[in-house]
Amino acid sequence: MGLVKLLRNAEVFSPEPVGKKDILIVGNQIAVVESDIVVNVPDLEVIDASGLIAVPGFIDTHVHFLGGGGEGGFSTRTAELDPRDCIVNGVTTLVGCLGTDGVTRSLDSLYAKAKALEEFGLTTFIYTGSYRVPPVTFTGSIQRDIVLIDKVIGVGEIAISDHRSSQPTYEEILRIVADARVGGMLSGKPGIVNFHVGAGRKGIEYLFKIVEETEIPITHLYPTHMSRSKRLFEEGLRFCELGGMVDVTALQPFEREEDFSPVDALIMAYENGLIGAVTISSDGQGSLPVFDDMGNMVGFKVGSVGALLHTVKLAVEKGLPIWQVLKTVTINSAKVLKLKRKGKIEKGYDADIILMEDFHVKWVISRGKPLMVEGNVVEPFRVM
Ligand SMILES: CC(C)C[C@H](NC(=O)C[C@H](N)C(=O)O)C(=O)O
Ligand SMILES: [Zn+2]
Ligand SMILES: [Zn+2]
Repeated sequence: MGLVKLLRNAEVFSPEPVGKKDILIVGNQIAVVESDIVVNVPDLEVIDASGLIAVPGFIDTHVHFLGGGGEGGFSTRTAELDPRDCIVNGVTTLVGCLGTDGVTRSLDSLYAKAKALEEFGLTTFIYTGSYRVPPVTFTGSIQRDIVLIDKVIGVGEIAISDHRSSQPTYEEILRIVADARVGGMLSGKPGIVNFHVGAGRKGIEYLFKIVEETEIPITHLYPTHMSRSKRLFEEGLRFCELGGMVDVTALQPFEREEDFSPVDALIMAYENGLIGAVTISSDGQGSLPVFDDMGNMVGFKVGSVGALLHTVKLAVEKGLPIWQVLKTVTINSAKVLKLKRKGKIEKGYDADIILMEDFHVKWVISRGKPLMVEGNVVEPFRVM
């Protein structure tokens, strides 16, 4: 596998459309994006991308690496993530979290799984904590976790406005955000708090209060599941107008579009000129439980990282410009995570590139390494 690769004649979305270009990859970086690149080095690997579009590798900011669930008892715990599911769906960067179950799912295992996904060739980060407040931590302190553990980039998913939350007070939430901010400053990380926003009436009221009453920049507040209802998403757009960013959970490949779907949310954001402030994440391997009005779980499905590609495809089919939709899983996500070299097909960026045709992924290159070649996942270890 050569150090220098040349993708020929792809229709490039960087995610802005830049037309038919060659892409020169040197090591794990993109070196040149130009027409008709001429390069002669020994063992140059040329990949013919004619007829394919090239888009930046997808960034999924909320994935249950270990699985999650449990809201209906032990047998409803969900399975852990298979990295092949990321590759076939073009996800090359992902952030792991714990969820409702912060008892039988441990941060140690989350860290180990994040390292395993890296060994498979993906780029991973994790949130410390889980739904509960005070959050579970590695070291007993949010700041120490963020400063001392390389993969920890923030805290999440902290549940608010949900019958499964720990009913945290405003002060408890404020302290978590303050600690995440300073931990991020000390370590050059985003120091964000990924909030699980439930269906509760108070929505993201706490987040608006923090913005109004404190000096903490809005960029540390990153609420997810914001397309859970139209009302909540409209609240989310108000949050974006203040300079915030919100995350919507993708439509799972098995889900029907309900009365308000993530695609409706993307259309509403686009029409309000705010699609640059919205990301999509998959909630992959998390449980998607349904409760009766007594709060008993009556059924659940399991999220899939493939929901990102599925939702992008649906939004484009609904008429949104492809590059506007691509922003929500590339540069917008990189902005939230403060990943300076991710999310674009441009010189100096990590060579995370998907080649696809009609949203069928054909090639996946992650930090310059092919993880999928002509539709086939490259297995790093021979499974005997
Ligand atoms: C957005 C909706 C549909 C799904 C959402 N999933 C989680 O929060 C993850 C889950 N609880 C787990 O820990 O595995 C939910 O339950 O509200
Ligand atoms: Zn959640
Ligand atoms: Zn989740």
